[in-house]
Amino acid sequence: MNSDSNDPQSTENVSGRQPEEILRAAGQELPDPQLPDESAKSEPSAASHSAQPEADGSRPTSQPRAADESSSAAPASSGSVPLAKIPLTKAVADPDRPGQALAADAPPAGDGDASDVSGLEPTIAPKRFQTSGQAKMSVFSGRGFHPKMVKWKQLLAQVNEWEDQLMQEPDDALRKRSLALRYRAMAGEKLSKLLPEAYALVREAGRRTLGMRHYDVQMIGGISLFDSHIAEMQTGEGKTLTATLPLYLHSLPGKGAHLATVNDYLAKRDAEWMTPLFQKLGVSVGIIQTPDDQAARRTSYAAAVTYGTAKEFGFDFLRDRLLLRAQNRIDTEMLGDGGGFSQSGDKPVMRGMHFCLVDEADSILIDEARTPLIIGSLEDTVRDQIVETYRWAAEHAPEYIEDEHYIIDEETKQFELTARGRQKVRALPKSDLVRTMGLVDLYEYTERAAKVHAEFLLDRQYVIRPDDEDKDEIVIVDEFTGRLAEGRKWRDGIHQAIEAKEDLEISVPTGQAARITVQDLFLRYNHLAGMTGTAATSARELSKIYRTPVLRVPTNRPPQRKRLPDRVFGNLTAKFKAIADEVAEVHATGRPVLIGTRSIDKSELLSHMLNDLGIEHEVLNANNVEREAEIVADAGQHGRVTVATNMAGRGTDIKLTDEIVEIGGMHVICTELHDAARIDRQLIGRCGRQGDPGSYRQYLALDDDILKGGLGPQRAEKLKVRGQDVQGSMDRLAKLFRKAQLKVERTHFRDRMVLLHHEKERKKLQREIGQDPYLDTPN
Ligand SMILES: Nc1ncnc2c1ncn2[C@@H]1O[C@H](COP(=O)(O)OP(=O)(O)OP(=O)(O)O)[C@@H](O)[C@H]1O
Repeated sequence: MNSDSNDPQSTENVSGRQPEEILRAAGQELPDPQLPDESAKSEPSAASHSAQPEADGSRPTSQPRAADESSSAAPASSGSVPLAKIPLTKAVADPDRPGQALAADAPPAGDGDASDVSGLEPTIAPKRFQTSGQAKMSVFSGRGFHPKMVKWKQLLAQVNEWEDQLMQEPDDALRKRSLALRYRAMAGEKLSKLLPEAYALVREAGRRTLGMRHYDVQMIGGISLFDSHIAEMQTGEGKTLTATLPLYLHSLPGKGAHLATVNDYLAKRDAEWMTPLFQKLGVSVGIIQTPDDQAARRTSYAAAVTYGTAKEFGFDFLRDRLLLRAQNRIDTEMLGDGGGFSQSGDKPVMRGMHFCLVDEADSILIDEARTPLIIGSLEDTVRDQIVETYRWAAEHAPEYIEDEHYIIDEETKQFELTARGRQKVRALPKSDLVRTMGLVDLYEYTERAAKVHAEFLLDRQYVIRPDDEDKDEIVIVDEFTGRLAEGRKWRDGIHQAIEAKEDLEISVPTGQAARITVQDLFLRYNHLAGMTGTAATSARELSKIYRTPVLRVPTNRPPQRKRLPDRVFGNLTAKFKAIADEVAEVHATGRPVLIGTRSIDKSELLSHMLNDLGIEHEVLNANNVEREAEIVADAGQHGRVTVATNMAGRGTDIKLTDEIVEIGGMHVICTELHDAARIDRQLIGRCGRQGDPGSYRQYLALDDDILKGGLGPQRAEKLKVRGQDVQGSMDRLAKLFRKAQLKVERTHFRDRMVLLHHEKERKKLQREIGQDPYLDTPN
């Protein structure tokens, strides 16, 4: 029975590198973890990837937000006012808009640090802090008392007390302080005791090198991250800078501090952007990129702080584990606790799993949680037979008719052959190789091919691209991010069935040498924390699985984003027509418009409609990812219209000029609800960044996919039929869509919990019989 669905989480990431290649990799000197990082003693070296960021610390890609003019060591202002003295309801200073006055009683913080942190509220209280009364506190109410806030505010006040003094000190004095902190941490002093001085040092280093002094809200975010929380910070609130705080503090004991993000591009960009800050404190920075060899990886992990993707951290863990097993050291030496050398000189690349800060935590810890990372074992000997059977099944798939040859189980989404279907399989002509395949297998190949034929569409779930060797390959389009998920594959033969359907070379699964899920990977870290723009709806899940409560950090400046009422239409055509009209209307005012679609084909359909109206626009989807930075950098310009799949919702900073701010900022149009409300909010978060004005509107139609998933195919079909001929809007139905979305979210949550349970049981069983749950396939 084929059990897969086109759920992106039913995919796997497969490392292209074979175990023997990994085992062959010879080592380069690993610094003795007992010694302080060399870079702390001498002039700091550049990031291990020759990161040469611009001196003002601006982002290497799109135009950076204007950094504080005083990016030299000149103090911006005294700035350090103990929190106790800060009135709790004071106005917020606007550093970028000189015209805006500071409240009379606000401290003269020249770079905008005047946020009220009194409103910091938890989305959830950690279990261990809940009293019976608090336990009833609404998880999502956003109101209530955070048990730790008093302590955190005291810590912030202590950080602030350091500020005047540090501002007076020259650079090398700061570096000496940093080194002293490192020695104290390595001598076993508690990091929480070092926090005030460490955070004040980071803030000062940020001010001197990047022209950005961490806002108080960012400091509170940073403190909560040290306390293993997920800090929910709205898009554009400066997560990249906030991350430097816990990364620095956790790097002090010399066991490595990791920042895991979603792709190589973001890992490199953020690391390069923040490197001057770390260098100022004598902290080395390493960047892991997918093409890196073992030696380069080892160097990057040896750095005090390492930026990389969750995927690469996972593969490195698995490769190291394979290596240790080959050296028979897995039982005697826990991975990474000191590295170590084999007689052959091979050694693991990682130094251990001490602290990891997960950027875009919702995406990695929830959306990707189930994705197994797999390192393949040697090639299968029955390869030819398998390939030929995939081709045979794909060739005949269009001949199978729903309800006659197969039925679809509505609950499980499985395709099952009927008696007639099975009879057809038996009757079809077969080559010798295919005939030697067992009959049950042939049924399974056929069910899979029929499913792929019916449900997996080119340019929707996947695209075809040339790979490094110019051979066409299937690349999954991530439903959640709209980006191409390079290197990811659908599981259970679905990927190969699609390759057969598209007549491409079939990548026969190579078996499995080592495997870990993203979830398991992060649960292995001693300390875990995360940042995200949108965690509220996942708070319960994050807390339950990772024991990382969510803290909602307030914005530095009051948000000015306006939500316009939802609009509902009978069908896609009516909806897109209304969208095109709204685009034309807003476009006429000169305000930039960003339109988010759920798939490439819809972004192109909308593009045609805009062309018909003569509205010039850019299309940003997985088909033109090369121009992404350029398109996004311009998306906030006067009169600009940008049509994008989900990808515009991630890792992109859309800058507005003062002129655009004056006329109301950017307008975002959401054309369909996503399976997770989080994704919708990411798109919405492209407007109204950092207190900018902006507006957004959600469009819906009765033939939207979300209704099928949330209300069931029958009800969805009825609604679809009902809406077919309706031209006007039916806005009162909007609630129905939100309800459907909630239902879909709940189903996905349940699936993830079931998987977690099974994984736990599997690992327990394997351990009981002496197997390694990451390296051994269960019997
Ligand atoms: N303390 C600060 N002082 C001055 N500028 C800041 C400060 N913190 C952040 N910024 C600016 O805010 C902008 C957004 O920062 P960043 O990209 O890190 O935000 P983000 O929270 O990661 O957003 P997204 O979720 O959209 O990626 C950047 O241009 C950055 O320069």
